Amino acid sequence: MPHVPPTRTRLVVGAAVVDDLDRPTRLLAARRNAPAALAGFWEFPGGKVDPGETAEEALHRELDEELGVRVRTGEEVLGAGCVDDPDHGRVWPLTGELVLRLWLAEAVDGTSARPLADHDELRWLTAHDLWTVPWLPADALALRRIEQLLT
Ligand SMILES: Nc1nc2c([nH]c(=O)n2[C@H]2C[C@H](O)[C@@H](COP(=O)(O)OP(=O)(O)OP(=O)(O)O)O2)c(=O)[nH]1
Repeated sequence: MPHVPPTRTRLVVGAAVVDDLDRPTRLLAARRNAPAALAGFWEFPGGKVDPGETAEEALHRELDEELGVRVRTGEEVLGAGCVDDPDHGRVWPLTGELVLRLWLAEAVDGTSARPLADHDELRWLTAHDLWTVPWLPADALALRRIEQLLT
């Protein structure tokens, strides 16, 4: 029997940036401007973890690069739709080999988010208007969990 190596996944980290970690009422959505296949879709700011980086380091780096914000992270967002990944623990499956870990986060130090890289628009969404933008399809299940957290 030929040896078939296990499929390895690539970790993407994302932030569900909210207005207030203690009482979240709005979520920050970001519209991608690249690559062409993803442009126009909305997502959680974040990106792939680089070799040698921890998930937490990658999250802070991506938020600084993409939004110019420093954040305090809250609980990891987990819920129905998460799966067990041998390398990365509980994750939200994305497409292909990509898997997502997602944390609640809040901007600190008076920093406010602006689209610096990868996005051309940001929008604060309440639970009521969460679905008014076209999200990347793979984000739907995580968004259902966040919808429950927004008051
Ligand atoms: N950041 C982010 N990526 C998502 C989400 N949902 C989703 O399917 N993805 C996909 C889109 C991309 O294929 C991939 C993340 O790649 P990325 O392009 O943001 O990563 P990156 O900034 O590190 O860029 P690069 O190294 O590939 O140039 O995960 C989401 O909510 N946030």
